[in-house]
Amino acid sequence: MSLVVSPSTLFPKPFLNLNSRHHRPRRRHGSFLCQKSTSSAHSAASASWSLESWRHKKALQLPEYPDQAEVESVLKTLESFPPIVFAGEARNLEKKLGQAATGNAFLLQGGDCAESFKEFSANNIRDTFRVLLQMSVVLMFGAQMPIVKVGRMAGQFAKPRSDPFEEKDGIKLPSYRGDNVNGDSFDEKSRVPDPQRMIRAYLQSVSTLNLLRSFATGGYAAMQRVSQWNLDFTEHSEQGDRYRELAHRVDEALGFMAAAGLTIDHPIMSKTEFWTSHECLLLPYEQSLTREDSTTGLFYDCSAHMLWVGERTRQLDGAHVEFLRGVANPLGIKVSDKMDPNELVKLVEILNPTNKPGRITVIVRMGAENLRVKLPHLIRAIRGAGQIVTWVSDPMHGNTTKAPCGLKTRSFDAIRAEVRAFFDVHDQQGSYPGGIHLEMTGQNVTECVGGSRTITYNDLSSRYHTHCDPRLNASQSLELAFIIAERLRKRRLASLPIKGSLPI
Ligand SMILES: O=C[C@H](O)[C@H](O)COP(=O)(O)O
Ligand SMILES: C=C(OP(=O)(O)O)C(=O)O
Ligand SMILES: [Mn+2]
Repeated sequence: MSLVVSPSTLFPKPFLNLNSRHHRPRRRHGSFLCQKSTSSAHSAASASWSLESWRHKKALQLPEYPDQAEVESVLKTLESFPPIVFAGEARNLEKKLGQAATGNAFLLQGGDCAESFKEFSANNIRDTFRVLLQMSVVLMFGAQMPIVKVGRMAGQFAKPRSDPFEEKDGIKLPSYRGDNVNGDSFDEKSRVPDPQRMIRAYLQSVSTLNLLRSFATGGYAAMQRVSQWNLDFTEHSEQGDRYRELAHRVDEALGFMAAAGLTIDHPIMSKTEFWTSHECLLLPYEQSLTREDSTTGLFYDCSAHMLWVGERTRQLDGAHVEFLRGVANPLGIKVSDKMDPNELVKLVEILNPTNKPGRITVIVRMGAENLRVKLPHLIRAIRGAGQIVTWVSDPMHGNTTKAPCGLKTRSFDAIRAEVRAFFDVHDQQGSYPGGIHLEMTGQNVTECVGGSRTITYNDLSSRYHTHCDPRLNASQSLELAFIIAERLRKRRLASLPIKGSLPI
């Protein structure tokens, strides 16, 4: 018989009543108040928004804290802390994402499924950043367009779960919900939500972003160093060789550009832009970092540049959508095969009533087969409604399986198949594949099976470090980047005017 430990046994009453916090009243979101709703669909959206308005809606996937006074005190502390990002940076990202919506840029968004306190180190941050840089060079070379680099980093801590409980050897405990909520060790104490974890997550996010900014602007990311970003363990691998060859070609091109006068002194050659993102799940934390921008009067969730609403919390009348409609950051919407085209149109209307390019990125994650059937309907519905969105593929979350050993995994072939399907559908529909969203790491982990350095089911347990979902390792990430770059190159060549057909 299984030993069942229910949340009510673990967490003494009173639980956190999320509707009971009393905050000082804050000014409403200016721009959203003056919007006129274009359909009755979003009567929810026409109601006034405040920092607190989400508390009147149903919030799924939020933890129940045992000590409400402690939560209050932590949130007060977070409210007094500086914002992690600046609103102007989020606005710049929105512009770039707007370019990706029309095929003039491509989003590369990637990082851990769940950042963790245990895996927090300079080397981990550097390695993930470095493989993202490598991938962006590969993509930029193929696409010949700007690559917008956004990390699932510096704040990606909270996890929505399919099952509120986890059972092992007959013992049932509440599920792990991310390091900013509870611990992943399988014991009663670790699984109790601890509000102090939000402070630690904030500090780790700040510190991670500090290092990322230093890398991005301090010389590490300078184009001239393109050959030096190779990772040691890709040295004798097919992907390492392919990258080295490409880096050599980039080096040659840089020599040419330098001769033409574009030298290292130019900021474009010595710096790169890098943004952060995470799922906007733990609403009390997100609220505490939401600040009114003095230059625009708008509210920005300053925990990251970009936030997304997850597949499990994107209900039209839910708390997460309510919170997000009032913050001015660029937003992502995760979409599985369960999404109905009309529902997507309504959701986009609620979150982007002014139809601002770059505001909404639709992150499609449904597996190749479903995608070929469902995505055309979504694209047509969005187009029919005249909405501008950036279409992005997340080929990870529709392809999670269980290996015979019980570990969660994803097959590289299935991931590649979904990416192919995504590009095929956009080719057929005449729409733009605007980016890729990946769970990946710069570490040499064994979490996803397949790839050119084939990882088998038997290899999985040797370096399986993820706290939640299986990530592509550095070599698999690079391999996928080459596949995507080839598709982008083909699209580019196909869009070139045919020789001789130009009017003279
Ligand atoms: O990252 C996404 C979700 O949190 C994750 O896939 C949930 O995993 P689960 O199905 O094991 O709960
Ligand atoms: C939870 C996630 O994805 P989804 O909402 O698509 O399941 C995620 O990207 O971490
Ligand atoms: Mn995940």
